[in-house]
Amino acid sequence: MREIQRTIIDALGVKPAIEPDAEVERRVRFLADYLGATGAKGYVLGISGGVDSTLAGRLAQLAADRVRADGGEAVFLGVRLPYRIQHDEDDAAAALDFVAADEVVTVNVAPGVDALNAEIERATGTGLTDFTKGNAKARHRMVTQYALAGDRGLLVIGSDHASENVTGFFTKHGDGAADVLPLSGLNKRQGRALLRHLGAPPQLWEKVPTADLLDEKAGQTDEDELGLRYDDIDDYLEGREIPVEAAEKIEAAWHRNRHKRTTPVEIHDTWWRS
Ligand SMILES: Nc1ncnc2c1ncn2[C@@H]1O[C@H](COP(=O)(O)OP(=O)(O)OC[C@H]2O[C@@H]([n+]3cccc(C(=O)O)c3)[C@H](O)[C@@H]2O)[C@@H](O)[C@H]1O
Ligand SMILES: Nc1ncnc2c1ncn2[C@@H]1O[C@H](COP(=O)(O)OP(=O)(O)OP(=O)(O)O)[C@@H](O)[C@H]1O
Ligand SMILES: [Mg+2]
Repeated sequence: MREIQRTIIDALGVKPAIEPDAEVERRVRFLADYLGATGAKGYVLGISGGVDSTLAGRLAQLAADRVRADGGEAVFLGVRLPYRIQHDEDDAAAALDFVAADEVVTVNVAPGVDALNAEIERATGTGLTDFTKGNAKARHRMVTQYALAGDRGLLVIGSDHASENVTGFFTKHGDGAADVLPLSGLNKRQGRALLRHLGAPPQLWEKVPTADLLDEKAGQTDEDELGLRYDDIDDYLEGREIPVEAAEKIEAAWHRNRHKRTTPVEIHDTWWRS
């Protein structure tokens, strides 16, 4: 194995193989125990129809069910957060069905994002690029989830996992901002395996990952944008050998996006000098 590969695997805590039953139990227990330790009233998460939020949402609902069965108080709030009309709305509906959240609300992020864009255009003479507007959509989803959490005493779940974290493929302070990460240490195929184990329909656990942030390329696949295949990322994180070009791409992204895995850089920090 490459030396840096070992370092990355250890830092992200990925196992070469998992046992779905035990992994589900460990993660549900973590979410339930954390509520007990903090006194928070439950969890909130945006449900997109993608693999990650379907899995994290179902685990959160199972945790809320468990806390209530033990006599506690807990609720899971699922949030639909489309930008206008989502092109894969049928997958989002299937995900909501499967997650079976205690409560669901829909907040369209388009009015907020479009107002920001219009105001920036008025102030500077130039609107946002499609790329930066995409990150603004992710941040607007974050603002919405924290607003709902704040008034209800809930904690915000993040859907980040090892196969996204390794390349920094998330919006800083957007979908990267959360209170609790129940999928940490899992790669993409392990996440799919847990979702399948939990009884999700193939439409959900087989779904092709998309950040779906661009107006001009609705549903662009993560793999197209990254120039990497999840199979290679997942193999790499399981300690397998992958084509050198792909390994080097992963390692360059890992290094380039270090700033996303830490608190804001301070004067006494030295990690960025190497
Ligand atoms: N060296 C450095 N030290 C400290 N801060 C640094 C920095 N370099 C950039 N920054 C800051 O970070 C910002 C750039 O980061 P960011 O805004 O995240 O932007 P960026 O990393 O350029 O873009 C986010 C990427 O994540 C993808 N994404 C986003 C959301 C969801 C998903 C998904 O999988 O569903 C994927 C998205 O498609 C895009 O490729 C800069 O504007 C700057 O403020
Ligand atoms: N249209 C949306 N509605 C609600 N939440 C969303 C939407 N788009 C993104 N999100 C939130 O942002 C998170 C990050 O998106 P990401 O695409 O990485 O995950 P996903 O859509 O759940 O899974 P996948 O990576 O398989 O597409 C989601 O898990 C979800 O919580
Ligand atoms: Mg997605």
